[in-house]
Amino acid sequence: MEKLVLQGGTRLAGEINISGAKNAALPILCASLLTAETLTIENVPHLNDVTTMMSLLRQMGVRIAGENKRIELTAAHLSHLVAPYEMVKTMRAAIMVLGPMLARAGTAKVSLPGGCAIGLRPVDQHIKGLQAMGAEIEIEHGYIHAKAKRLNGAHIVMDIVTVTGTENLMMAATLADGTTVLENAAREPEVTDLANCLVAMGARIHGVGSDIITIEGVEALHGAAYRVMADRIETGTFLVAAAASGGEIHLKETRSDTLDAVLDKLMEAGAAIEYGEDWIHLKMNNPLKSVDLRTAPYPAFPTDMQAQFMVLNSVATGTAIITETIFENRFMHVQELKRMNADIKVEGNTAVVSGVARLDGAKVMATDLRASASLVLAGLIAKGETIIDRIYHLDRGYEHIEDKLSRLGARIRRTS
Ligand SMILES: CC(=O)N[C@H]1[C@@H](OP(=O)(O)OP(=O)(O)OC[C@H]2O[C@@H](n3ccc(=O)[nH]c3=O)[C@H](O)[C@@H]2O)O[C@H](CO)[C@@H](O)[C@@H]1O
Ligand SMILES: C=C(OP(=O)(O)O)C(=O)O
Repeated sequence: MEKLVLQGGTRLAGEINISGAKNAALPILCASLLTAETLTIENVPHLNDVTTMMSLLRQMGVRIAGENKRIELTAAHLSHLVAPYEMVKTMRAAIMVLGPMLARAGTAKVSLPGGCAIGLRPVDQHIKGLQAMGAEIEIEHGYIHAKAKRLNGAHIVMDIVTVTGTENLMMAATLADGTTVLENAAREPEVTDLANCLVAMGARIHGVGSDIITIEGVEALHGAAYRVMADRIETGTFLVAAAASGGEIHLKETRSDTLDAVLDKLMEAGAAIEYGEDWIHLKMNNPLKSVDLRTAPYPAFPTDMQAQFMVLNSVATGTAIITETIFENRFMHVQELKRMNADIKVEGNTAVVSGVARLDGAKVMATDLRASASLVLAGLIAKGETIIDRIYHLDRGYEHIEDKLSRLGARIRRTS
């Protein structure tokens, strides 16, 4: 199994490009199921999740061509309308084929995702929404079996804010008979990116970026070309890496307007930040100060940045309180960070992080995607060598992470 080996203590400095967003690329790939024409997607990141999604779509009959970061998907004839357990278990985002498949083909069989390291993550809101649109759904042998002649528009009030739930229902509603209103919808920028792609394909969507999204169903969608937005979580991860190492970093091909809560916290921690339309520059002039934070749906602080800020707080002056409100088990990195000398106490969904003078390198194990990122950041600033095991989690969501970090001066290499 591959591992990452880091020698800590380098101040990160330099310039890198940010990749396309995993969490926007995945639903946009699924949107290809909604039309018989070709959907061309640009700025697609090279990630294991993207490869898994493409294999799944190919298996359903989608023809995929293209190279580098530009992919053409044509779902002229859908053949095998099944998302098998083997694929859903490695990538929960596979649940997002359900809505489009059902809307376009009238039938779908998708494995129920199991619980995962960060929490139970049920999909009841996806199912409830599709049922409200007239789908007949049965759960049998771990699979969701869904059927509908044509979905109907419906007024759906979601019990909780769910990102992929909103995306699944929004995609399904584009081809429904009548108007669908999604209340308590997720406002994450990736939902907006998907909506913009769907609009380019001929969908009629209003209220994008608000918590009430209205979709007027149309008979058919058409092909389009769409560029995936920059990854705000990758952006945030590199900014925290630079800040925690006392460095200076210039990020290109990214957007600051999707990261307000994260940038505010970095400035509170002592970073000087400047930004333009497609770049962000961070310089650490001051000593690192600890920052309290509470994760919540967008535009509040993202849960996908919580683990990285845990590392920043581990070596900052003061004590920080971190509250995780989205996932019930997203402190798996704490145990590993403690092995590196971090002083963290967890009670329920709150972690109290007292800054220490330095982290020590150690052998640690990655448990999920952002926990893995936090261990990389910890290894970069720790004294001595850190070896991170189970890094396949990292490859789900960070494109060429060791190359990018090396370009910034980090001493990092992959071994098997
Ligand atoms: C591929 C993708 O975009 N993944 C992101 C997406 O995940 P994902 O869309 O899976 O996360 P959700 O927004 O759905 O989850 C939010 C909360 O709602 C709960 N829930 C969700 C659906 C449902 O039907 N019932 C239910 O109870 C979940 O267990 C969780 O506690 O948003 C998360 C929250 O910003 C991010 O951490 C993930 O990176
Ligand atoms: C939790 C994440 O992803 P996923 O929803 O794909 O598991 C993430 O990107 O941090």
